[in-house]
Amino acid sequence: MKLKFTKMQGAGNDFVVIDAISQQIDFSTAQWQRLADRRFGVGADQILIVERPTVPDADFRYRIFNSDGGEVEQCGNGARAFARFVSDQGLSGERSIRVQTMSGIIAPRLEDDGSVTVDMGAPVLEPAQVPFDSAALDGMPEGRDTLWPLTLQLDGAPVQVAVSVVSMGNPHAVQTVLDADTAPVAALGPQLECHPRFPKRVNAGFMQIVGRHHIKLRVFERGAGETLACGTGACAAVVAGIRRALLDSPVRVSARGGELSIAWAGEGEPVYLSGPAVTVFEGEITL
Ligand SMILES: N[C@H](CCC[C@H](N)C(=O)O)C(=O)O
Repeated sequence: MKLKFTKMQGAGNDFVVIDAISQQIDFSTAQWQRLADRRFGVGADQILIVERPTVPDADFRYRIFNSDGGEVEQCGNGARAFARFVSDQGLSGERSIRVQTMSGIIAPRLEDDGSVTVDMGAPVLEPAQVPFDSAALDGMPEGRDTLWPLTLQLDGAPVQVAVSVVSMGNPHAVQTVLDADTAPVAALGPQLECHPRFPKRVNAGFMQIVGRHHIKLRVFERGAGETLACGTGACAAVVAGIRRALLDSPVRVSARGGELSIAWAGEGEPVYLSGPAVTVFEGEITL
């Protein structure tokens, strides 16, 4: 079938965005993988699908597929691209919309400066709901957040890392590192992503504290590998840093592909993610 798509990116996290309101979409996992493939398809970290909502208090439904073809609960950078897309395509004339996702309603808003701010909802902090299996593990209490010790392999030797676990609808394991640029993301990321204590796998964040209002962050994403930016990863890292009394809201997040801004007023409160949303090109592909 011929498929119209729009290629977009937010801080270098890139997407294929598809209007599934005017196009009938029913793809297999293999077809999602091919669409996301950077040689045999268009190429993207995630595929974002725009649909009519199936719940009364939303304007649109937003579905997300990682480049490994798996459907997931949330994508923060994608939410900004989604809002830009529905506005540019004339699907909505509103600056603020309510969007149904697998993990609840989020609310993106188009800003005057061209950026997009998203109410991502409140983080989930109970380990079992992330989900993370903490049984038989003694967390290392530190400040107001527990750090969980996990033993991984680095250069053929065991190494212990301490992670905070946070869900933004999707699961995150965040560790602090002295230098994000030299952190062993390629070596530890895949081990964390598929660690047995994460029943739904996990996005692995590597956070360098630059100041109380600034971090550098790299994320090895579940189902996509390291991306140039991860919006929910930025939310999870800032939540973990604030809970550990290392950060104060708002926090500037320097990712490899660009800058994000996160604000959070504390437990039970929503996390606000702000950043760019850019259209790269439009196209058509036969799948
Ligand atoms: N890889 C993520 C989904 C995309 C998240 C990321 N691209 C973002 O901007 O939040 C997961 O499997 O939970």
